[in-house]
Amino acid sequence: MRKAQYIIALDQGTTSTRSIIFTPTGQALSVSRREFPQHYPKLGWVEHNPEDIWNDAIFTIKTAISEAKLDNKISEIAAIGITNQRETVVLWDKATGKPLYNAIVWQDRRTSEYCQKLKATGIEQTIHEKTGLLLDPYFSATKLAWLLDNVANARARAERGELAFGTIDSFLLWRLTGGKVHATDATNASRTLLFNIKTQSWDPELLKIFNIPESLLPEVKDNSTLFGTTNSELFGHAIPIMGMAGDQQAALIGQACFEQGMTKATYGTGCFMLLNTGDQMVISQNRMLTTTAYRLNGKPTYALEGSIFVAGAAIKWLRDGIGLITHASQTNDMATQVENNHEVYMVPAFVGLGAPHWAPNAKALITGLTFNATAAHVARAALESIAYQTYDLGKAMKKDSNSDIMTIRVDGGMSANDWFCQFLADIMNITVERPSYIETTAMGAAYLAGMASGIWNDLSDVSQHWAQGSTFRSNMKEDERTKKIKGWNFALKQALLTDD
Ligand SMILES: Nc1ncnc2c1ncn2[C@@H]1O[C@H](COP(=O)(O)OP(=O)(O)O)[C@@H](O)[C@H]1O
Ligand SMILES: O=P(O)(O)OC[C@H](O)CO
Repeated sequence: MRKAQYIIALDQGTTSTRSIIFTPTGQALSVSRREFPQHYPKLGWVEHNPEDIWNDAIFTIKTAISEAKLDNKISEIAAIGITNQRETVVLWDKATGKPLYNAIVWQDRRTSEYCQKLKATGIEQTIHEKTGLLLDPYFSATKLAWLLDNVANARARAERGELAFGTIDSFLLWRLTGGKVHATDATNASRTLLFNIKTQSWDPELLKIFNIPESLLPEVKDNSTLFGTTNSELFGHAIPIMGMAGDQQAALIGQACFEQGMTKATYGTGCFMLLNTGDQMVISQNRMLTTTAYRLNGKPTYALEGSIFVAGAAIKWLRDGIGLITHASQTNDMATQVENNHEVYMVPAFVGLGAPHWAPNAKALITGLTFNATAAHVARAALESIAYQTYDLGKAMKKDSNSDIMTIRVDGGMSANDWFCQFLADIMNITVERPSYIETTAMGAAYLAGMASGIWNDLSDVSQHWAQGSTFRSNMKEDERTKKIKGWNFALKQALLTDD
């Protein structure tokens, strides 16, 4: 029998789920991807059906196994690594494994009034110091509180110990292990507002603030360790689950940003920029987040994070919302076609604005329209807006970390857009590095599982697999950059006025 050598990375994102099988040299053997429905039951509400997520996880894993021709060689799969959209909340019945309600997605704003009320009590500073986060509906705690207070009998049942709470990683782990393991990892726990990132444990004071019964919570584990074993009926053979991390932290790992100061930005549905701060827990003075980057052998490494809620989603809106394009990649040529932005700016506050503004009720807008504006200008404005938002994050992080960001490693669907990458380098006046393989989130999950199962030794071993693809260097004159940023700030100010 051949040695177990392959790793399955299960990447459960906001709009799609993919499974990728990796070889010990970090090559992808097969990929299976499925998009799933988004539900918007009310203005500002965003939900997923957890059964869709579960079915797609199983479907993509099985398809990836088949395409890699491993159906009869399941024992050659050494481990599964899970990575996931963070903060999204599932509450389920421990006896049946059935969710009580749809998953409330990280983009959902239904608890913004609750957050405002809590802010008025003056508690935000305490929360910020313990969790590194801010009081915003983005994070899990207020969503979980909403479920407990709005789903019939949920609170009483939670208090009787009948229910389990988890982010998507936990829910998938519970299902994959046949209801045997209720656990999460330190990075996902760090996004709940209930986890103290200094002590690396659930915090009783935070549980009290948000009125969350402790019995609901999963055990918090390191990122690279044995989480459990799949129910053998699922894939015909039990496979150990040996890695787990939130998708943005997994991308940091997949990008091999292991040294202090190394920075990555992932452009998927949103954009999340993380700067590795090593063992320093830098508490931001500029509305950035502090988060656990990874925890290995009990030792946490921290990161500063800037979270932009809408990046690729703005391009998806051009396609699905207003039918301006039929493929996301068209925006590349459209932006190239026009000489400049004609003063057209988009502020993509479709679900409010995240860092550094934290304006949950702000609305998106397009400014500067004249009869000279064309579809290409609007497409270009959408791409530009993501670069300006990244510029704002970079400025804040520079102040917090007291260091210059000279290079950013990019990944995610939108990083395939060359025009965007060049504009990002120009506006930020930095070097943008795109790896040859941009599925770094899945790669990160594979590394975590592979380190625990002995395929790779440690971080320096996995960093050998990072390979440079394209490099984009700044090529814009300072006065042009200044003028564009001024135009962006003007548009941004108008969007912030809508945050009522
Ligand atoms: N060539 C492109 N140019 C601009 N945006 C793109 C391009 N290709 C994909 N996208 C955008 O990237 C997003 C998909 O990226 P992905 O990393 O798969 O997202 P997620 O993991 O959040 O589901 C979509 O929102 C899509 O609009
Ligand atoms: O699914 P993505 O790639 O848009 O990532 C979502 C983030 O984890 C939300 O914090």
